Amino acid sequence: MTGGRLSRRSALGLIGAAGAVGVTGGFAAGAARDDDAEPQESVVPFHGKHQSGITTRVQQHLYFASFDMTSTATREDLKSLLADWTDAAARLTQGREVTTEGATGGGPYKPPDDTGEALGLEPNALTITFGFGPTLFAADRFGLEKKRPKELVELPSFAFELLEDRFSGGDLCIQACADDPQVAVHAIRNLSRIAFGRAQVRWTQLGYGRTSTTSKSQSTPRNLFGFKDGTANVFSNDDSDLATWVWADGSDQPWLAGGSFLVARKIQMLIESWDRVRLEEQEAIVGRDKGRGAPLSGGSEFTEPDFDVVSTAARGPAIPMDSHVRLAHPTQNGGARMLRRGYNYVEGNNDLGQLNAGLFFLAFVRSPEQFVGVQRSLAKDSLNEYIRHIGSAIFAVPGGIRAGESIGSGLF
Ligand SMILES: C=CC1=C(C)c2cc3[nH]c(cc4nc(cc5[nH]c(cc1n2)c(C)c5CCC(=O)O)C(CCC(=O)O)=C4C)c(C)c3C=C
Ligand SMILES: [Fe+2]
Repeated sequence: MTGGRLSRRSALGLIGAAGAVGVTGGFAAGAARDDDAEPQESVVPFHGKHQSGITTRVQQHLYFASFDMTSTATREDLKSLLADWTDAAARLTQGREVTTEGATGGGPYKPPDDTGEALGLEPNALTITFGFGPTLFAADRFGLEKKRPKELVELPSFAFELLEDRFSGGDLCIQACADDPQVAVHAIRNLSRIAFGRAQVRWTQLGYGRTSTTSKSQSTPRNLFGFKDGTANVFSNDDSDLATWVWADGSDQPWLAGGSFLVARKIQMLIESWDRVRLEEQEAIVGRDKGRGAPLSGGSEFTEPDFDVVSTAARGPAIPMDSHVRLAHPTQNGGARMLRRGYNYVEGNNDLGQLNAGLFFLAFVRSPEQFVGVQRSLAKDSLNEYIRHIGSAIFAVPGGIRAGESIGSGLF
């Protein structure tokens, strides 16, 4: 990361961007077949038709922040904050410091503009994705009532959830993903500083390991229950699926065209209970084989599950009626799919020595109904004995940003 200009290796990444990548949030550097082998200096274009960080190859780390506007903030404050965030995010994602003066160029007599912990680090495929929560559009706040997408309302209650305010809601969100956690943390830290006096952090979430993939050329990672997660995702190369299930068309609110809705759920996983479950039962709960990730109806990882196959050993359906994969599958949910982009988290231990750990579930959907329908189906999921939803938020994610524009400029 540099003050005014890119390092040599980063610049090479950008040349790759111009030559090999369009404007839809692809990766700039190299043409590696296995996305996991992408070089760390890769730069993801910030400007484009869609915001980056959605179909972008899923980076290894996440730092997510939800913000509330301060009680005294005005419409002008919101507008200027979004403009300042846009400028800063455009710089940070390209491997630059947050301003030209940066961490050391502003002289000895004022605090540095940039906090400095990413100095010397490559861009690490940093993406910064912005979203707006329902409360931002409330009457008597910023005059945005008429700009609220009809579907941007708080999520309904679901069976078994034990939501806590301290992990839920927010006027605004920023998702920072990168292949180095320090780069993602640096981005959120500096964007939070810029917000001072206008918005404050409500809650944050650090995710240390991806639990999804947006392309089959990227290996499928594992969640903390040890299962491959992200096998049946909406993939970045399927424009038809993306148009149907991820991108908003702007017919409701033009500023949302090319955007999406982001559902965030903090899901605690009861690791110690799960670890005492027999392998056969773990697989029956998920509906897939633990080693290869293949559906219990047979085949390999990417074979479509066949819910009609009967198992003599199980004396019933090979993929049990209350298994996670059966209940989450599009055939059980009016065809609904979602682009999942979640991360594992581990936050120490509780008083009993049990892990505070789980899945920070993130899904991008064209309509929140896609998530709501699937989550309602999951009321019968046998996985519920081993998980608890403890945080929840929904955000409208505006479409991509053109050079010279600010995020959410269509709101004003
Ligand atoms: C409401 C949406 C979902 C929540 C919440 C959710 C939580 C959750 N999931 C796992 C583990 C796995 N999920 C898998 C597949 C899968 N999950 C959802 C949705 C939610 N999961 C969908 C739509 C799918 C795909 C279904 C399909 O089309 O086949 C899998 C299998 C591998 C895969 O396809 O990704 C696993 C494993 C956990 C542990 C969890 C909560 C902590
Ligand atoms: Fe799932």
